[in-house]
Amino acid sequence: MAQSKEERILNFVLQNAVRGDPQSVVDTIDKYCSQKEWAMNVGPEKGLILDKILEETKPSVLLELGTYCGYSAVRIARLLKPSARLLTVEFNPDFAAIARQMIEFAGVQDKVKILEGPSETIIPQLKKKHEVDTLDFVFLDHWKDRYLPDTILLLDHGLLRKGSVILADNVIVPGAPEFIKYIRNNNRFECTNYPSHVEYMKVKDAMEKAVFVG
Ligand SMILES: O=C(CSCCNC(=O)c1cc(-c2ccc(F)cc2)cc(O)c1O)c1ccc(O)c(O)c1
Ligand SMILES: [Mg+2]
Repeated sequence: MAQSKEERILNFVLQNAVRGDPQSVVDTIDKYCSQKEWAMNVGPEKGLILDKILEETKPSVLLELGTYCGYSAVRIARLLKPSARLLTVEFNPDFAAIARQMIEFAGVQDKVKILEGPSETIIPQLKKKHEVDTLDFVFLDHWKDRYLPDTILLLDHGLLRKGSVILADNVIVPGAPEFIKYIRNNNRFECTNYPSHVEYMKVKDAMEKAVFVG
């Protein structure tokens, strides 16, 4: 069976990165995806914006929607304090299997838990099944037309508290227009736009930060 692109990315990391060193895993994925095969990781430029917002927020309980190969899960986990926990949701079982190996190789498996399944099913289970009270930080990087319905699900299930940060990737390309319209016109959120580019490309993209004011 021919290898998938995601398997090729994982194998390149297993052969070229340093086991237990999350920075080397992040750098090795970026090297492969900028030189050999493009892939939908948040990437180095938007990754620095993510890093900065994480360092400002210092979150303890985090949710990521859209694990893919685990690039942003490793990138986020490398900055978390020892007691912090990241729950990351992936719909595609093949992607989840790749991400699990990527996260273990990077040595951040104690901070990251992959939840396989559709976000609309998993979000309502977070409190009872995954012992979440409220979320300090949410990274949206899954299907762009799920950003808005899943944000509303987070609100409806009492998962946001005053100061919770939602950071959304790709608000220009592929774009999340309904999410942007809603969040910028909702006075319960304070929004900031971070212009950038699509990972590994010169095409303009942006991330949007929305802080819940309670
Ligand atoms: O791919 C998905 C959906 S989840 C990933 C969402 N993310 C994106 O789509 C995404 C896309 C782009 C991007 C794409 C083409 C461009 F020309 C430019 C940019 C960039 C990003 O940063 C992204 O995050 C999936 C799920 C379940 C499955 O079974 C399955 O086969 C596939
Ligand atoms: Mg993305």
